Amino acid sequence: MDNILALILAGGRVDELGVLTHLRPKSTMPFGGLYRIIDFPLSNLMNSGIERVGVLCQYRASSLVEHIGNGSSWDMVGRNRGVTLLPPFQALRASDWYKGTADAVYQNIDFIESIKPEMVLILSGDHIYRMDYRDMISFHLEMGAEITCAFVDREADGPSRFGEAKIEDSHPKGGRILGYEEKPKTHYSNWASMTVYLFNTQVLLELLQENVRDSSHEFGKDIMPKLVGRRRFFGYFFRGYWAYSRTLEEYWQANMDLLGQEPKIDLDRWNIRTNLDHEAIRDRGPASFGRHAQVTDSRIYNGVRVDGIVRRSILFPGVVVGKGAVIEDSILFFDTQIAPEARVYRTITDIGVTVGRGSIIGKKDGLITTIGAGATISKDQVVPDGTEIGPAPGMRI
Ligand SMILES: Nc1ncnc2c1ncn2[C@@H]1O[C@H](COP(=O)(O)OP(=O)(O)O[C@H]2O[C@H](CO)[C@@H](O)[C@H](O)[C@H]2O)[C@@H](O)[C@H]1O
Repeated sequence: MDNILALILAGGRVDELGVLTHLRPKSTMPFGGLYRIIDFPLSNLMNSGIERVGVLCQYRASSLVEHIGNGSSWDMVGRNRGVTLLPPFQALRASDWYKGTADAVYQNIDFIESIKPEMVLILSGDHIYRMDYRDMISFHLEMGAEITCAFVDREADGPSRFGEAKIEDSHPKGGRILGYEEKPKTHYSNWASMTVYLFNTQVLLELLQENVRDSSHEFGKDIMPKLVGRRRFFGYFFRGYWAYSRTLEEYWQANMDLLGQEPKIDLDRWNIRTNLDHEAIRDRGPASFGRHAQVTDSRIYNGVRVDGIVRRSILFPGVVVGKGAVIEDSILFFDTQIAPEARVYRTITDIGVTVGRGSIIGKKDGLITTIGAGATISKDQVVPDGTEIGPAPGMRI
């Protein structure tokens, strides 16, 4: 796979997951007790033997820089392999803020040319799935395709949030794309784009030169629809689990998919790696449970102390749940402190949140409640479900 360069789109946007993405892009959102979302595409690349990777970042990139480090967590350090962070100011050809996904790649044409790959695989850094990209690559080669995109089967009605394609059903793995619409107002096809694009390098460079300078900045909106009938443009059918997590509800559900008797996400079998050298993870002792603790159907990591009741929840390293406190259907990021007798339902707390004694946050079966990094909920405070509390000033995550 040394003829392939992967580019991960990790730009993100401020508005995506409310207070949780005020201080970080979605690609570095904590996930599943130990991980960050970008660990999924990075581990997929590692497991597919693709070891030359650029990460296109811009918004609040410091958490990304810290998380990726030198890439050794995904075995990507070596003479001909590695992860390169590509923020806009480092782009060689121009130094604009990236205007969109295609523009982000356009501004890094020099990087692509310096590596001279035969194909470029462009991926979103924001999705939770396991995919062996080699299968899609061999389909692309077998079809003699110039561009292949991966699609997942999604039932939808009403306005779509996805790029949707009509795909010829001539091969079990995919077929020619007969039509493509980006986020159509009325449902167009069940095949939703996963933002996994494989381009022959020469074709990618031609398309970027043609499109981007005419103010076309997005692959989905400006480039994909124009390829139908003009290029050897194929769709690849992906048949596994895929979580988009564009809304709080979806992000919460994807975390809950780690729980249950047969979790939909199997981190061990999927071989998902993360940066274990982060100070929030390393040097933590084993989790411990007091004599009144009750924990069911949950994931609990190192450095956690539980003296209360925890049901269907995910506790990141360093979380403390005091005596008599109840945590249900919740995700508590690193070092959340829950005082005794507090009750927390369907809530996501960011790093370093403190919840006061006797307070009640969220509601069983209510809307998801979110508390920003470092925020404090006072003693006996009631926080209605669906509330978003911003991060404490000066937090760096
Ligand atoms: N300027 C920038 N620099 C670097 N990275 C950036 C960036 N702007 C966005 N990104 C990243 O690119 C990816 C795509 O994000 P967008 O917000 O453009 O697309 P959206 O999710 O709406 O639809 C897209 O994703 C859905 C789901 O895959 C598809 O169905 C649809 O066709 C497609 O347009 C995300 O990973 C995002 O973080």
